[in-house]
This record gives sequence, structure tokens and C-alpha cells, in this order.
Amino acid sequence: MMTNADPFRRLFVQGAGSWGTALALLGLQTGAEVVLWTRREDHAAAMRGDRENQRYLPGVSLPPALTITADRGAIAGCDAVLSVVPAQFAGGELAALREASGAAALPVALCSKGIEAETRRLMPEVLKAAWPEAAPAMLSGPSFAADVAKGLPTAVTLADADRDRGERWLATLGTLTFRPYWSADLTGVAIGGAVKNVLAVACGVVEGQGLGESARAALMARGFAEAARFAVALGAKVETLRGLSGLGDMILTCVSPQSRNYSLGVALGQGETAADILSKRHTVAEGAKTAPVLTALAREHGVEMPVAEAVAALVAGDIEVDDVVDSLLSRPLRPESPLLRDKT
Ligand SMILES: NC(=O)c1ccc[n+]([C@@H]2O[C@H](COP(=O)([O-])OP(=O)(O)OC[C@H]3O[C@@H](n4cnc5c(N)ncnc54)[C@H](O)[C@@H]3O)[C@@H](O)[C@H]2O)c1
Ligand SMILES: O=P(O)(O)OC[C@H](O)CO
Repeated sequence: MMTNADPFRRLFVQGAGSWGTALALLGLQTGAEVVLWTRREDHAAAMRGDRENQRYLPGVSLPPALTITADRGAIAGCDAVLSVVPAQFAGGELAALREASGAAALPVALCSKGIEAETRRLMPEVLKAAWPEAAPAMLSGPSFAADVAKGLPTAVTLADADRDRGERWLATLGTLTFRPYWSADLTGVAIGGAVKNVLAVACGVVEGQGLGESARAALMARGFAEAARFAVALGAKVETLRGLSGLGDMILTCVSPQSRNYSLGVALGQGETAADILSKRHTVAEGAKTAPVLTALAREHGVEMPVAEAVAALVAGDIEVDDVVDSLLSRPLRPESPLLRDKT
């Protein structure tokens, strides 16, 4: 137990991809009753039959205590929700769950890392629009589902503007090996998680092009600077970006072949097209959908984000990979001071 706060007792986990499944198992470990919801009945039936999520988290047993369902009505009696649906589907799924709950005023921890393309909303704004009665929290940080499911040490940020409710989330999810740290800055946590996916694609491109680790480190540092400028422009705290959900997750995702976003970048760097790569996968690489909406939002706020712009152009197929590298390398030389300058 990490805190003396009362944990939530019955969790509804919305989304049975790899991360939803790993988080559902964490909830069971801290003693909660957990309902794992998937949108497809055949997926629910397969998981119930196999006691394994073979599609998204193979090799991990799902204990009998875990309730697995495709029925949103199972939210009845739950006292908290973890929403783990890819960012582009989160709004619709949250609205449907609100209806199933009878518009209940439940705490909802948003665990997706992206920006809704259609509305340019960050995840807390998506929740507010879809389910205004819900009390928002954000869970984000360096954490591969497979690592968490194996019980490997992991630390993340849990943001909730209400400290007491935040402590309840820490009590609900914290274990000896999974360490959530509280923050009040939901906007900063939402931005860190969304932007790091885009930067990871860029770092993968550097790897795919064989440009070397020095180039990748430079790109990470410049990418962090643009992420921090963007976050400050949207009212987030720069220290949040320096924490687990910002810099921490960027370090993990920008160097690891285990990352879907980094792997997408590697394939782009090797000359494949985004359309081809994404059509072959059934898992999400959130950075592909986030890059264009991120750059649009940045322009709206007067923040230049050249790394994100390059990723957006590459994913859209508007530019060749060689030209992306040339454009990044040919930017003018000038003082570094990344956080003092809001326009490059
Ligand atoms: N996997 C991780 O290690 C990890 C860690 C932290 C955060 N996240 C974040 O969690 C979120 C979910 O990712 P994941 O890795 O669990 O997904 P996944 O790639 O493992 O699985 C895909 C998920 O998308 C769902 N999906 C696909 N099409 C859909 C649709 N039309 N409507 C609703 N849902 C649909 C599937 O049902 C499945 O739950 C993402 O935002 C991701 O960035 C993932
Ligand atoms: O596989 P990725 O790139 O979606 O990254 C997963 C997690 O977000 C890492 O923290």
C-alpha cells in the first residue's frame, strides 16, 4: 500500500488492448474487483475461453477473478473507470459508456496517449465533452504493457486536480513494482504522452536511415524543447514535461524497438510508406494520427514544431524521407536556449 487513501473497489477497464489488459491485472493485484471490457463479443469470448488475451497481450494469464465482457452495462456497480481506448475512438466510446452508466459522476482515469484529430482536443477535453459528469484523471508515463504485466519495475504519473481523489487512484493502482506519482497538471501529462509518440516516430526514422545515435540524441533534445514550448503555450507546467510522463516516456519510446511508434519510424526511415506499414498492423501507433493535429494546434498557438511537422508530412506521404532529413539539418544555426524562445 503506497498511501492510506481508500482504493476504488470495482474498476471498469474500457478497452482490452495490451495496455487495458495490463492495467486490469494491476487492479486485481491491489484487491479491486475488475471488469475488463472489449467492444467485440468474439474477443471477450476468446479471452474468457483461453484465459489469455492472445491478440493483444499473449503469454499472460488472465485469472478467473477477472470479469471479461463486451457488455457496457457491466459498469453498473463500478466506482471508477480506466479508459484505455486509442485516442481517436475515445470520445465515442466514452459517450457510449456514459449512457450505459446513466450519466454517473464517476472518476475516469484516461490512459490513452494522443490528441483527437477531428476536434483537436486533448484527452481531458475529450472526456469533458463526452461525459461532463465524470471526474477526470490522466495516467501516463514510461510503461510498456508487456513489462508491467511481467511485474517489471515501472513508474508513471497519475494526474488528478483533486489531491484526495488522486491518492485514491494511487492506492488503486500502486504496487511494489508499479509506482504512480501524483500530479495536478492534467494538461501537461496529456501533452507529454501525445507528443512523445510523434517524437518517437522521428527518432525511428533516424535509426531507419542509419544516421547514428548522436543524431538521435540531438533530435530527442530538440524534440523535447519543442514539446515543452508547446506545453507551456497550452497552459501546462514545464516541470510536468520534465517528469515521468514527459521526458521519462520520451526517453523510453524514442530509443526502444519495443515501441510501435519508434518501429513505425524505423520502417519509414527504411523507405516504406506509412499507409503500407499501418495497413499491416492491428495495434496502434498513436503518433501517426497525432502528428497532423499536433502541428495544426501548434500553429494555432504560434509555436513552431519542426520535428512534429516533419513527421506529419512524412506520415501523410507529402515528403520523401531524404527531404525530411535535409530540412531538419538545414535549419538556421542560432542560440540554443530552448525554453526561453517560444518561436524558433
Ligand atoms: N501498449 C502499451 O504499452 C501502452 C502503454 C501506455 C499507454 N498506451 C496507450 O493505450 C492506448 C491503447 O493502446 P493499446 O496499446 O492498449 O492498444 P493495442 O494496440 O494493444 O490494441 C488496439 C486497441 O484498439 C481498440 N480498437 C481498435 N479499433 C477500435 C475502434 N474502432 N473503436 C474502439 N476501439 C478500437 C482495440 O479493441 C484494442 O483495444 C493508446 O493510446 C496507447 O498509446 C499503451
Ligand atoms: O508502443 P508505443 O510506442 O505505443 O509506446 C507504448 C507506451 O506508450 C510507452 O510508454
